Amino acid sequence: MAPIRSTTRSPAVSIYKHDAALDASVGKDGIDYTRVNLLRNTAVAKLYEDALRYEPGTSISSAGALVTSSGKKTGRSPRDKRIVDEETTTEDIWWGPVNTKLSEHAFLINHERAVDYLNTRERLYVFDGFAGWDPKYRLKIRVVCARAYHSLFMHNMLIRPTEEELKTYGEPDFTILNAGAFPANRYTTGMTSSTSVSINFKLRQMVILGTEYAGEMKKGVFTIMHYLMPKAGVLSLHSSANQGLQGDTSLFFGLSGTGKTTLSADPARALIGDDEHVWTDTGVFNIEGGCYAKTIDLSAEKEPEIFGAIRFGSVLENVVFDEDTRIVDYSDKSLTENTRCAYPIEYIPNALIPCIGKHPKNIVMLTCDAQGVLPPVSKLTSAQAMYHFISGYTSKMAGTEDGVVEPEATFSACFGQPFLVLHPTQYATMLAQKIGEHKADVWLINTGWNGGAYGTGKRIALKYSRAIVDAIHNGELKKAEYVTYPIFGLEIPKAVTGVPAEVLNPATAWQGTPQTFNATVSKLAALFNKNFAKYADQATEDVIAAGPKL
Ligand SMILES: Nc1ncnc2c1ncn2[C@@H]1O[C@H](COP(=O)(O)OP(=O)(O)O)[C@@H](O)[C@H]1O
Ligand SMILES: C=C(OP(=O)(O)O)C(=O)O
Ligand SMILES: [Ca+2]
Ligand SMILES: [Mn+2]
Repeated sequence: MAPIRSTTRSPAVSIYKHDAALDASVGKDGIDYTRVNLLRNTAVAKLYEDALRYEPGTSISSAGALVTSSGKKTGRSPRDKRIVDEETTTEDIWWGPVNTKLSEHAFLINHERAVDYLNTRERLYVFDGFAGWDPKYRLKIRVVCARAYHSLFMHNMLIRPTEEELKTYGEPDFTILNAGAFPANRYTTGMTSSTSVSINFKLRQMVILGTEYAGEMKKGVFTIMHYLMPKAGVLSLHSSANQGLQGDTSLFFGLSGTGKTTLSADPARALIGDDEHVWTDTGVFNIEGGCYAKTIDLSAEKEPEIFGAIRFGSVLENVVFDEDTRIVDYSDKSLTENTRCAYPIEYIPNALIPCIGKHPKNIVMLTCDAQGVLPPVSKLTSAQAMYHFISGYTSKMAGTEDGVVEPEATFSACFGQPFLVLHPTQYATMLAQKIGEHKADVWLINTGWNGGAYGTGKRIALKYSRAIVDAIHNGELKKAEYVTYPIFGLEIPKAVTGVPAEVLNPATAWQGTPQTFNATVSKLAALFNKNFAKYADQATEDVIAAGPKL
């Protein structure tokens, strides 16, 4: 039976209407879908109004973006992530460093806690959207939350349904209950703090408690896809993607803060997506409908596409602005270094819609080396590509995870270890097969330190990384002359247009003594070897041999 919704009418039209499309969900997951003040796929302007009215710390920036506060948590909380151990997942999941088991019962306690919290709010927001541009692999994702900010964030990040698709939406494939303002009960078995992000694949639900960092939702969707896509025979990728005028696709793998979003926003190329993709038998599709850019030190000069995407409808998180002018100070790190903006992909001028590209021609692995000893660019053999993909050497960047305050060297398998659900070699095997089949060229780009380690050297200029990417795309690097970088055995080009030659080789770029340089190279090589030892029993001889030799 359709309930009647009543509300105080504004002089315009009533904004609260009963939505027959939700009737099918009534009684399914504990959420009261029949209530008054349930706002489903609400207009952006209405979400602005609600966020401004009800959520402290919300403002409008001079550019028209919604400035929001995510509260205490301003980055992901990987240590509080859980996956429910049940019969469908127990044999498949890579339990261990990333995926911690949660019992079905403990999940239900968290779930009930979220449901009770959400049902007792004055207003409840539901956003029904899609993950995956390819209809064959598309998932229907429902987000139920108590904050207009969170609903707008996922409106931007998921693929937005048409009015028709919304009417016939039916039951979601996966539901995210975001009760982030409410803590988890620390006495619930398996909880180690009052923050909890848990996924139940059997019930197809994700529950968030004790963190309002919106990135948990988009990376939660990615985690779900990282499980379901390989099971469907296609490869999920923690990468951005763009396409040249000839239709040539490039992928940019990289952990948070290494440059996926920045380097994929390229005026000469069409943007497919900035963070999460899937490589199928027909090409590459984006999982998302939006981008989530880091805004620390953002400037219109250096990153015009991203700067221009910050306008009405965009969600700016944890930034500081001038009280009088409402102009955002992107250099201000006082709330966090992980300041962010979420915007619909079409806010980037040359976005490719639908966000689907051809098989990749170039694959870039972005590493942010805080030691300053990996070359700004090297060309990888297929064995080296596998070695570096499995190793995933890079840095965790300040603010991206709870507790990270400066670049922290890490081996993040597949350049996205926090989001892996299966063992890294499963993704790596699929990648090797696809690279072989489509003959893609693979490059390692260090967007991190040059001339010295973090503290003494400096981060390589963005203009140099862009020049390197251009040289890959215009074919210059494929024809370049190379020298072999000792110990790592990497092939470094002798010259790249727009990049000083001494910068290209870490040995000539180094500002310290040759002794400190050699010691740093050896130290890093040893770390690589130590890390790879855990995969050695599953890797082929040529891949093992592609690592550094001390
Ligand atoms: N050489 C460089 N290459 C890429 N990004 C750089 C470079 N130097 C500084 N940056 C900055 O580092 C950040 C990269 O973040 P982002 O592109 O959002 O990473 P990701 O999308 O991989 O999380 C941006 O703030 C960018 O301005
Ligand atoms: C949202 C995130 O993604 P990325 O930094 O890779 O864009 C994150 O790591 O929290
Ligand atoms: Ca920046
Ligand atoms: Mn990004």
